[in-house]
Amino acid sequence: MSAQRTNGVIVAIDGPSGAGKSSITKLLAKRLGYLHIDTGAMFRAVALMAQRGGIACDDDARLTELCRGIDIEFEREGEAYRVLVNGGDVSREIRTEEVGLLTSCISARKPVRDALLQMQRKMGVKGGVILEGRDIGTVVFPDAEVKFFLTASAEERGRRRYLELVARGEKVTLEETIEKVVCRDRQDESREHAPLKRAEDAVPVDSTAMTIDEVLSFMEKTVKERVAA
Ligand SMILES: Nc1ncnc2c1ncn2[C@@H]1O[C@H](COP(=O)(O)OP(=O)(O)OP(=O)(O)O)[C@@H](O)[C@H]1O
Ligand SMILES: Nc1ccn([C@@H]2O[C@H](COP(=O)(O)O)[C@@H](O)[C@H]2O)c(=O)n1
Repeated sequence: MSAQRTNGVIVAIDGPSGAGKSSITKLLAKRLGYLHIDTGAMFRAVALMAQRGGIACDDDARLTELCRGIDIEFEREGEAYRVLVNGGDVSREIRTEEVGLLTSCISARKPVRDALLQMQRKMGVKGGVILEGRDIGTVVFPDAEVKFFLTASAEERGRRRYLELVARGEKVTLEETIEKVVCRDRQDESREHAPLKRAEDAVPVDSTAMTIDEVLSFMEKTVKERVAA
C-alpha cells in the first residue's frame, strides 16, 4: 500500500447501470468504515447544472466553464446521503430518468471527465474510500488496491430498475426499462473517453442470481483478505 494511503485502501466498484453498485457500495462502506464516493452522482450533478444553465451537452466551451466553478459535495447524516452542488441539495433532482439520459451524453465529453477526474482523485487519494462508477479501476485509480467489476444480465438489471421506478410511482413498463438499460450500457461502453470496461485486475462479480447480502459478503471477504495480505 502506497505511503499516500493514510486512511486505508482504495476500493473500486465499476459496472453497468442497475448492477447494484450504489446499494452495495453504501453497505460495504458502512461495514468497513470507509467513505462512499458515488461518481455517477457527480456526473449527474454536472448534467443537472448544464440543463439548468441551458448548456447543450456537446458545448465543450461552456461545459469547461461550468466545471471550473462547480463545487460537488457528499453529506452523510446517519442513513441519509445527500449530494450538494454549490451548497444546494440536488439529491432528488439528479435521479430523474431525464437527467440520467442527459448524463450519458455529458459524461462522454472530455472537459467534464477531466474536471471530475481531478475531483475524484483528490477525494480518494488518502484511501479509506470506496468509489463506484464506470472507470474507477481503469482511469481514476488504476492503482486501487481492490477492484470489482459488478454486473448482471441486462434483463435482471432492467427488472431491478423497473421495480425501483414503479416503487417511486413512475409509469414505466419492464420492456422499455430493459431497453433504456441496454441503451445506457451501449453509450457507456462505446464512448471515446474512459469507456465502461472491466480492468484486467478487477474481480468480476455477476450478481444475476445473487442477493445483495451474498454480493456484500463476498466483497467484504475479498477486501479483508487483500488488506491482510
Ligand atoms: N443482487 C441484487 N439482487 C436484487 N436486487 C438488487 C441487487 N443489487 C441491487 N439490487 C436493486 O437494484 C436496484 C438498482 O441498484 P443500484 O442503484 O445499486 O444499481 P447501480 O449499479 O448503482 O445503478 P446505476 O449505475 O444506474 O446507478 C436497486 O433497487 C437495488 O436495491
Ligand atoms: N465514473 C463514472 C460514473 C458515471 N458515469 C456516467 O454517469 C451516468 C450515471 O451514472 P449512475 O451510476 O448514477 O447511473 C452513467 O450512465 C455514465 O454515463 C461515468 O461516465 N463515469
